[in-house]
Amino acid sequence: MAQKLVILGAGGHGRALIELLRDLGEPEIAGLVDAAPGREAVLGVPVLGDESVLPGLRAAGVRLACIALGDAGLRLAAAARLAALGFGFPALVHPSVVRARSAEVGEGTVVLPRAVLGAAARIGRFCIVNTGAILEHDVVVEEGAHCAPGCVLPGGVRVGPRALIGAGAACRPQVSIGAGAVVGVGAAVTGDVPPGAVVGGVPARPLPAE
Ligand SMILES: CC(=O)SCCNC(=O)CCNC(=O)[C@H](O)C(C)(C)COP(=O)(O)OP(=O)(O)OC[C@H]1O[C@@H](n2cnc3c(N)ncnc32)[C@H](O)[C@@H]1OP(=O)(O)O
Repeated sequence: MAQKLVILGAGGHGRALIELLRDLGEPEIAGLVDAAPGREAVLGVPVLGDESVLPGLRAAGVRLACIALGDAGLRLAAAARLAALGFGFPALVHPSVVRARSAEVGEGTVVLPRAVLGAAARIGRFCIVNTGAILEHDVVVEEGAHCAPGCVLPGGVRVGPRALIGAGAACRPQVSIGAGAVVGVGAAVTGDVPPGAVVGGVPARPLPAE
């Protein structure tokens, strides 16, 4: 019998994951769960309710989940709640991804169309490798981090837990991006970025705080 999977989060990332799962062909999508009221379906997939429906889904034999929340903290917290209910989290890698045989992808991580995972790249749990991102050989991405569309991480770059590499940003080889740091859209990172820092520009510099 086909495995069934529930998607938590009916927003833009949820729509991206519906498309990814349809391209993969499995597991079958049981439905979406979202706290926001008012939607019956997204791209033809039923919105089943908020998280209160999850124990019933689990009892009905839905064993798998993916967390479609862009915010890393919310994504990891939701993963812990669903793990406590007994859900498992497959790694979802789009068929168009160019993945070295030696590249590792952790549970609950999603890799969107046309991304590239180089030799010995290691992507941790509950990460997002977004459309067209290039993660070269020996790149390490830690739990909950997000590599946004079109970013370029050359050999040996390390991305700390929950960090965000913005769309189209690029890094010098071997640099480290600290935990929870944000690299802005289009940045060129030439040196290590401290934990929690927000940087942008070419070359990347700390951005003014709000
Ligand atoms: C499929 C998907 O959609 S995945 C989505 C992935 N998401 C991304 O890639 C978004 C990444 N986020 C960014 O790049 C954001 O601009 C951030 C986080 C760097 C800054 O956002 P905010 O904190 O809201 O900053 P805000 O927009 O108020 O800008 C603050 C200052 O920084 C500047 N700034 C903002 N972003 C950048 C950037 N990427 N590069 C250079 N300067 C920037 C602004 O011009 C502004 O400068 P000013 O004060 O001189 O006018």
